[in-house]
Amino acid sequence: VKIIIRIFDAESLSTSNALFTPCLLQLFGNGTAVLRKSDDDRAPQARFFPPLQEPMLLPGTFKNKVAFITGGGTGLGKGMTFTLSSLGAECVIASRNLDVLKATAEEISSQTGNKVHPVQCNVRDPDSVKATVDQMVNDVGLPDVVINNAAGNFISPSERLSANAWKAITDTVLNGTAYITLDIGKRLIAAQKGAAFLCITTIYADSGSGFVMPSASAKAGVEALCKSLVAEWGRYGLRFNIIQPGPIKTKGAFSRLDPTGKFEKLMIERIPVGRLGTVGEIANLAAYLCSDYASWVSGATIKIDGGEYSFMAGEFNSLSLVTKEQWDVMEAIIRQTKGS
Ligand SMILES: CC/C=C\C/C=C\CC/C=C/C=C/C(=O)SCCNC(=O)CCNC(=O)[C@H](O)C(C)(C)COP(=O)(O)OP(=O)(O)OC[C@H]1O[C@@H](n2cnc3c(N)ncnc32)[C@H](O)[C@@H]1OP(=O)(O)O
Ligand SMILES: NC(=O)C1=CN([C@@H]2O[C@H](COP(=O)(O)OP(=O)(O)OC[C@H]3O[C@@H](n4cnc5c(N)ncnc54)[C@H](OP(=O)(O)O)[C@@H]3O)[C@@H](O)[C@H]2O)C=CC1
Repeated sequence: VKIIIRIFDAESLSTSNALFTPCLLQLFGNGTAVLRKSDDDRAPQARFFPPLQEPMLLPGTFKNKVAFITGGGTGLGKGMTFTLSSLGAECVIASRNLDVLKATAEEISSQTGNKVHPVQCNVRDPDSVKATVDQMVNDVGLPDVVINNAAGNFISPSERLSANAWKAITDTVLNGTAYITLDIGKRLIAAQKGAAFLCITTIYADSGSGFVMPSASAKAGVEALCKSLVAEWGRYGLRFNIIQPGPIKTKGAFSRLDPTGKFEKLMIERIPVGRLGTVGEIANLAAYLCSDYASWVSGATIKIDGGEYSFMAGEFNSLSLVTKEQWDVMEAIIRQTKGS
């Protein structure tokens, strides 16, 4: 890309990479004002990839099943709860903010006709997790589906992080997943009951990522936890899968990862499908992986990111920004080259 910029000059190339510095300047040019009004600009090719959001599985797929979803009151957790509930599940949603959970439970059950139980839980605290699981067992029994979705995250240069900032994120994401999985897993094993576990991680669990170092570390740990238990607990009737979402515009994520709203356009430019993902798309994949249609799926890690990870990984992928005329020039130069 550097060579191309030198040949054609940065001005003539409308590339997100070439314009990254001015974008960053714009980002901080607004002082402390929080710009949350950016449009979900779609690239033209997005018209080929319409998001179908309604539940895709057969009605009744989760009839007589109990699903436990951490962070089920907001964002992706709320979407997954809605889809599972629409398909017949009795859902238990757990997080810290009981008012939010109650409102979500009411909203979803009034639409689906199936019960949604809100239970307060701080996944960072094993005693709170135990009390939550006790309540679930008492109210609806042990779950058939467990979704570890609760998370904490924010962008920050790592040199600005305190030990407590690291702890807040890793306690929520990695320890929280471990406390939930160990507590429910042990009870399922004792009761000889099978279940499908799902963990929501992120595309940068594989690569790591600057500016979200605690989240990247914790999500990688969650994946190792899942993959370890695929092998160890299959014999007890437990299976484990992982979804790695790319960017989905939830308030929880975008207010902490794109606080000014200025990164969204850059993100969309590097997503080959040309748009952000939607909550309903994640929910349908989650429902499939937790359903009996996926009984033979254990140990799967599925990226759902419109191709963003592949785009960012490929050395030469930014060349998609080169115009036909620019290719004519470059091809001529390359063809003139003889020998080494
Ligand atoms: C540019 C790209 C944009 C978008 C990309 C989109 C997609 C790509 C992939 C995305 C992956 C997304 C992953 C996610 O996990 S999104 C989920 C986000 N949702 C949440 O985080 C919800 C829950 N979060 C919270 O409750 C809080 O944000 C927090 C901070 C995690 C926990 O709150 P709590 O009240 O428990 O903790 P505090 O006491 O406030 O803070 C603890 C500790 O951290 C320090 N801290 C807090 N904020 C910051 C900050 N912004 N910068 C630096 N440090 C911070 C705080 O000061 C405390 O430390 P001490 O002062 O005690 O030392
Ligand atoms: N949106 C995106 O672009 C992406 C999201 N993800 C992942 O998707 C999942 C959902 O994120 P999203 O919906 O976007 O964001 P949200 O902020 O809406 O969801 C996070 C949820 O976690 C709950 N939570 C946080 N801390 C705790 C805690 N200590 N105990 C119990 N619950 C807690 C929150 O509820 P409460 O505050 O009530 O506790 C909230 O409901 C996360 O795992 C995230 O990492 C991954 C990639 C991309």
